[in-house]
Amino acid sequence: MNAVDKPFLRALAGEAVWPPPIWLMRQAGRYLPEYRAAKEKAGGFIELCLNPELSAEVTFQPLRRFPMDAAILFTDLPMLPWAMGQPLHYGRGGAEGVGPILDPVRDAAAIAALRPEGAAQRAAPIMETVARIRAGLERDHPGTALIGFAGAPWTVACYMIDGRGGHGFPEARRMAERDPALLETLFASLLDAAEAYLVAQAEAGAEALMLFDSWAGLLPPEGFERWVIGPTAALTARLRARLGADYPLIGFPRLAGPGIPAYAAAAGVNAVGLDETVDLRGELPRGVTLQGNLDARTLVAGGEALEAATAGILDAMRGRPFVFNLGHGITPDTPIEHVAALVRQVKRG
Ligand SMILES: Cc1c2[nH]c(c1CCC(=O)O)Cc1[nH]c(c(CCC(=O)O)c1C)Cc1[nH]c(c(CCC(=O)O)c1C)Cc1[nH]c(c(C)c1CCC(=O)O)C2
Repeated sequence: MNAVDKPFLRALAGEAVWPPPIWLMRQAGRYLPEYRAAKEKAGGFIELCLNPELSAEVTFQPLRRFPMDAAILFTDLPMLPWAMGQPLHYGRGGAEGVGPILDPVRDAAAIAALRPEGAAQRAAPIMETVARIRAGLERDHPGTALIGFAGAPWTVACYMIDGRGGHGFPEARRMAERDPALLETLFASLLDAAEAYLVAQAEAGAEALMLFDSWAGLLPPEGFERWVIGPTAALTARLRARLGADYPLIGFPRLAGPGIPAYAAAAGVNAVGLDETVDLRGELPRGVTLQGNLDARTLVAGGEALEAATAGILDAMRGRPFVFNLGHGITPDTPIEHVAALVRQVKRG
């Protein structure tokens, strides 16, 4: 299929494609037995992320079960700080459910020791994964588009500064309040690295890029402008300068509620991902494609609750440029049959 004919890319370009294209955040992951087997074969989670053959395999796994309109590069958000030289590991021996743990970066010396200029090179295995996925899609799933991704600057900074999630990132928020000049130096490094990392993904074959700002909702309004909208706009401007003005970019300012209209207007993205707390029956930004926002818990529940919630989203979005997705990632307890039922319903429109 000609790239411009892929339904997902048409929707990102502003067309009200119907039925809407669908993919699901974390569509590759622990709810699939074949994912768990591949991770075991790789010998751990970081090992999986750095193994192009197995990362590509894991990306294809959900596509063999469900007719998704997009695949997302299989890697993890802290691989960018890792590529900048920050040591990373995953809990005790890669134990399940333990998130990423980084050696915290909290002072000028630690920030100066980062190596943004080497990030794309150190991430070369990830670029090989991108190329393998794209080749496999063209061969076996020609209507499916490939999304590359990185964390948005604020969310990556949260992990870099606190060193781990799960506690509301008190150190990152403290730095934003008490030492914004120091945080600016970290953002400068991060912008250089993220630009190189994302441009390399696009050059390796990614057809759209998504910026995950999972912790955008932690900031007060001025902080949201300064640390979420500002740096995202700077990054998207750099990406457009390198990749062309029309290159599709998706932003996901999770739990940003009242900040979403300003984000949609100023962040420089074609599409905005909405989390499950956004009411689609309310006032929504115009001029961008929307993506979301089924509650991942409703997908676990299944049955009539899932059917009703899905119908509600379809009714609210009919006639608009829209991509069906969850409001956050699929959880490991999700029954595979519920995912199949959801995709069937969305494909009926
Ligand atoms: C904040 C964040 C991270 N990673 C990511 C984000 C942004 C989106 C979000 O808010 O969820 C993004 C991400 N992480 C992963 C992907 C792969 C692609 C896909 O969505 O299918 C993507 C796009 C794989 C992963 N990333 C992780 C797993 C689970 C690892 C395992 O197999 O044990 C996967 C498949 C680990 C991870 N990685 C991260 C956490 C907090 C955790 C632990 C929670 C968990 O275990 O689910 C950081």
